[in-house]
Amino acid sequence: MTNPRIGILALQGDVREHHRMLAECDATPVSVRRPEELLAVDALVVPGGESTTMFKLAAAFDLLEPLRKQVAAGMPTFGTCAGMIMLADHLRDGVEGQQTIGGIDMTVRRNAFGRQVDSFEADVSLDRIDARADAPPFHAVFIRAPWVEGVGESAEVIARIASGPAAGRIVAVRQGDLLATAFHPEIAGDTRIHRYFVELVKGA
Ligand SMILES: NC(=O)CC[C@H](N)C(=O)O
Repeated sequence: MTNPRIGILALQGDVREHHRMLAECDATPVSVRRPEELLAVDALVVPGGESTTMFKLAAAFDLLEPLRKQVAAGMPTFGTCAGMIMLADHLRDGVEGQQTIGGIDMTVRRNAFGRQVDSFEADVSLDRIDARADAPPFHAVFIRAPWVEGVGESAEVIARIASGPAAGRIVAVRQGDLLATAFHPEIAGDTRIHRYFVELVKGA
């Protein structure tokens, strides 16, 4: 598959940044707001933003069930930050009634890093994504980010925080063709994780 059509869930959040990244990675980005648009793409990105709002809008736009169906049917999907929350099977510290799309057998805690460190940057090692011996770490941007408290057997931990008080926290997970990061690779200017996803889509 050359230039796969990758939808970006465009209800809310940093849609434009994902458009730019995917275009740089030889994919064709398309905004998805309606069920018909969802059925016309090869894969999906769920952007960063605010998962509570994204959930409400997805429900209001009649997208929640179609999203669940497509993800369950194996559509490659990549969620960043709020998008990671949306892909979690189990959510902690969601607001009353908040639901997710689900798909990845992981427990995600919303706003986990706490108020003192609303936003921060940290290097994470990407051994599973960039196996070159001299691969530089990925400079990750976290904005009111979640972390992953645990993953089930079928999910694979891709990255953890390397140092500091949150050292060891899981911040990237893959399960089959589903990928999620607690940080925002779409605003870091480093295309490695988007490229990895595009390759995964091509192989799916
Ligand atoms: N930068 C982000 O995507 C923040 C996620 C946000 N805290 C949420 O709950 O959805």
